[in-house]
Amino acid sequence: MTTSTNGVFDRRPLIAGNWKMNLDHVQAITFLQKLAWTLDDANHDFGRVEVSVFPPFTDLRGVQTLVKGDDLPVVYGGQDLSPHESGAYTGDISGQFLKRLGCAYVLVGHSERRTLHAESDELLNTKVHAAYRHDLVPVLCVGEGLEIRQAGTHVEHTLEQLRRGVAGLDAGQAARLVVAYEPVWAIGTGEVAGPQDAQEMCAAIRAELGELFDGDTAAKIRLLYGGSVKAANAGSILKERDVDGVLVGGASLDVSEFASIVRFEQHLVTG
Ligand SMILES: O=C[C@H](O)COP(=O)(O)O
Repeated sequence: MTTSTNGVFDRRPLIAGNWKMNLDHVQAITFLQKLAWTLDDANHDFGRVEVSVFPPFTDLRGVQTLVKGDDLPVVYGGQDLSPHESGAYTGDISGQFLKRLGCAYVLVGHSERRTLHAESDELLNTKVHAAYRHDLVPVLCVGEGLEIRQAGTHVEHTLEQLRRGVAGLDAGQAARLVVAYEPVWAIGTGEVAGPQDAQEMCAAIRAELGELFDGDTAAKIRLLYGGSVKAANAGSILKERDVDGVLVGGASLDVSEFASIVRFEQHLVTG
């Protein structure tokens, strides 16, 4: 089964918008209302293609109130979490807090956390486990920098991040996992890994997950691509067999652009 020719997906596609440090708690409400109206007007089938946003922590209470109050079919998550439950960890946010705010997902190991906050694979593995303790689905981000890509060792580098990130999970946990492949050289740069590059890495990730767990489990795990995704390229990336969604940064801050990515099936070549 492929995603390109018959509109049937092996896994439910997930279109995720990572707002990073953009949109304050007032802007978040306006943005989300507009997004929901736009998708409603377009008769978007949320059951078919899942839509998630990752707002800053300070927006989450407002987002929760809006989503609950207006019964919006959008899900949301935190951009990071602490590996700890509570205590003297100034500035950190626990998985318990995120769960109580209605989060379904949490990003773990986004490249900006890995590089700007020196987060190691070992730390990220403890965050993955913390997410499961609070019934949050981790979106584990992996991917190589430019030098590694140019050296041709990007697959092994990314698989090593994956192995360390998922260490100690059981198959039941792994089946719910989401992995986002984000080549660092393509983030916020306008450079996009080609659909074949995204497929090559996602296929390698799925094969590795099959080795680490089992084939049935690996077949359930959703793999996203992230890095300069826009409406104009989302369709071609999402045609690839092992790409189950996209993690969108800059383009997720524009309602019509993000809604158009969510409606990527409109851009798929069928037949
Ligand atoms: O989390 C999203 C990624 O960092 C991609 O960001 P971007 O779409 O602005 O390149």
